[in-house]
Amino acid sequence: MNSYRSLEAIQSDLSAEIIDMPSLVNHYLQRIEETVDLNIFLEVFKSEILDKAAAVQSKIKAGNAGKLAGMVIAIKDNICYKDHKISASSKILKDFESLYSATAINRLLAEDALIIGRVNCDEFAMGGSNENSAYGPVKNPVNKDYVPGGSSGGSAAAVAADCCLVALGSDTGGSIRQPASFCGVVGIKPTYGRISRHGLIAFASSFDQIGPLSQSVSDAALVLEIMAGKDSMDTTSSSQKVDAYSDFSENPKPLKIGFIQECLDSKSLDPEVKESQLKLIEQLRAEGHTVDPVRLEELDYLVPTYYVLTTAEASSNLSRYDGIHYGYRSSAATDIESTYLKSRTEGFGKEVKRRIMLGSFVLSAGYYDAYYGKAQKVRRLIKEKTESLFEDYDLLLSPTTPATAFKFGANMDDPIKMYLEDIFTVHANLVGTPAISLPLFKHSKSGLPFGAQFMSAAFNEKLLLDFSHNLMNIVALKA
Ligand SMILES: NC(=O)C[C@H](N)C(=O)O
Repeated sequence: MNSYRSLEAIQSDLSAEIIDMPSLVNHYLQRIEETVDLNIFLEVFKSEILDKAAAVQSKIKAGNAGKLAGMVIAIKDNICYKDHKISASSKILKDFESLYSATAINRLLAEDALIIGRVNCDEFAMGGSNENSAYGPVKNPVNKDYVPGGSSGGSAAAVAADCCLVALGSDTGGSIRQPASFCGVVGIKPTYGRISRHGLIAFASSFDQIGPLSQSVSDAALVLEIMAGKDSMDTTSSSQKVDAYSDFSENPKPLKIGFIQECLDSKSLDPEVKESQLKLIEQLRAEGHTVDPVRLEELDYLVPTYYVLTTAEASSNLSRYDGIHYGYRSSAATDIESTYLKSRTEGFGKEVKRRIMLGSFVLSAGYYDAYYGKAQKVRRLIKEKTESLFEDYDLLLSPTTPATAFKFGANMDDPIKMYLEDIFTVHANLVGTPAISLPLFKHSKSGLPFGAQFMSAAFNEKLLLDFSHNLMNIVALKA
């Protein structure tokens, strides 16, 4: 079977009876077997998905199948799926089973999506290379010597390696967009509050969002549309109306796009990434858009602000893993204190411990105002600045990442270097706006893919997706 790049193509072949659901699912199961060396899947729900495929096939025959019939999805190992294991790629949650499903999952299942398995990620979504998983790193399907990005590296790799049509990831500071860029797929982080976080293992609750990674913008739009909307289980979910994202406008109007000058001037920017941005700017102008440079003098403050606030939130969120309520308990524990101490020491990996310590420090008495309080104020300033840019511009453009995927081990001894990988992506999480990474480029030397990032004002996913869909169509036509 050929690989499919969109649900539309699958549904058309299903209705023409060129393929059926079991053969489609078997295609993905075979791809998973062929790519085991990439270490993408922590678990494959093989017999379950084959049973469900047969049930969806009957529904298709009866003409009452849901909108996502034919969509095979992989889920990041931090999104709950009732009665299935979930570990956040951590030893501390080894063999823990979800007691309920995330709202996002329930909404996809209600439209007949099939879940094929759970995929590897950085432990508790902390990392940018997948090297922080307790179950070993994922390899980049484009070139196995390179990381797939993180923390949703398994999700990006699963889509890129054709092990599923769409994968769910979560994005706290770039965890969907950076791996999407590194593996050459589409990845969108929605507006904060657009999708319920109920059933997503919390890392930094005022930043985290679930989102899709896919081959096509149309599938990302459809999945987003179905997952989005108010949920009584998450008070931070928004009741704003959900637009028909997948209903793309035929003639998108010319837009005002600002490219962030500081991103192009950034010291860490690969020259070819810069050159591709400049070419893209010219191309967008040629298509009738107005593209101007805009200033974001705060750029250098984004990563420090992000790491103060997210580690503070993480240190609080992760205090629930105590060896008593959840998962792993040290066998060497003798009393309550040693249960906490030994279970957490043995159960958490190095990066998670680093963040818990950093977060506890910035929240501690005497330092709270100097770090946490100050970072909150900086977050407000960045938000106000960004909102003022969106008064004049429809979209903001930057590279998704300063460079392409790096080799395993390249940043492991230098956490600051690793954190700076997020320099362009944390912006959207700090201010809550949606941002998408589009797989537009390939590096001439390494052949590795890299993306361009577009950001819109909060709750303007419709405009962002319309524009992205159109841009990808133009690029495909030119290719
Ligand atoms: N979780 C994320 O969105 C990725 C980011 N690299 C982090 O480690 O925090």
